[in-house]
Amino acid sequence: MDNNFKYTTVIIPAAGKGKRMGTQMNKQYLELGGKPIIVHTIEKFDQSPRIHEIIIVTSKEEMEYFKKEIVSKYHFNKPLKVVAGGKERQESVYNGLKNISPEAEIILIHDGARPFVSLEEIEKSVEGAREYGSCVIGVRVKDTIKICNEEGYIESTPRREGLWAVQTPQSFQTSIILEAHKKAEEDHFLGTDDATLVERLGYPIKILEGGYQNIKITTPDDLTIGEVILSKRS
Ligand SMILES: Nc1ccn([C@@H]2O[C@H](COP(=O)(O)OP(=O)(O)OP(=O)(O)O)[C@@H](O)[C@H]2O)c(=O)n1
Ligand SMILES: C[C@](O)(CO)[C@H](O)COP(=O)(O)O
Repeated sequence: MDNNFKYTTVIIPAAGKGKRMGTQMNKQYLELGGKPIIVHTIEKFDQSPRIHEIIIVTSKEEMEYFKKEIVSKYHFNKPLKVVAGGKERQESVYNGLKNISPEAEIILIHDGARPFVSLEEIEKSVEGAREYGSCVIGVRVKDTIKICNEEGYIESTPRREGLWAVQTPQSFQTSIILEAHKKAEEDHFLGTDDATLVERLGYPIKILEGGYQNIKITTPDDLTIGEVILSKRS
């Protein structure tokens, strides 16, 4: 028996509408290098030896399409569940959490729309959750950031040294992320990422340096950048 073994589940929220992409088809089914974006994302976790279970969260309306066009057509090796999401990303993740295997000790949460996550970032995330309890992958901000008021005037300029743009995976020991989502629901608190829910409970969260290529495909420009990243990698 490997004493270091920890059953690890990844939850992939993919139940968004992709409004900022502005296409008819949900952005996660758009192709990059001849393959749907969501397939690139799932493949990374399917290939990682650190992941034991994959939970995909899709919208109720797209679930059958997802099973027929993605799960049946592409061959994934790991146990894979498809569950229904909610109106907000946070609700989708919580629905994923309600369906994890009882064995799961570590949970990674990764946007379906971030297809360029690397195996090293996945490995780092699992190790980080084991060591620190909670961790997120991020990159140092390169631009100067301004805080502006509602009228569009600059109010202040935070020191760039401490500023990070956070990405996913965001990774946690199971009990921590379950407690954080439960409490957020009770308090009607809505955050734009999972770490925010853990921060409000006072748990420490380690930031782990990732790469600038782990972009979230959000607007049409990101598809162009995505094709360049893929061509550089092949
Ligand atoms: N109710 C929601 C909203 C978002 N997501 C997922 O969360 C990830 C990050 O969200 P984002 O990139 O903002 O996707 P969308 O919400 O689809 O985009 P938009 O805000 O432009 O509609 C995506 O993989 C998206 O599918 C989700 O599972 N459930
Ligand atoms: C979780 C996330 O990808 C971290 O950068 C981001 O907060 C998702 O935000 P969105 O509003 O759903 O794009």
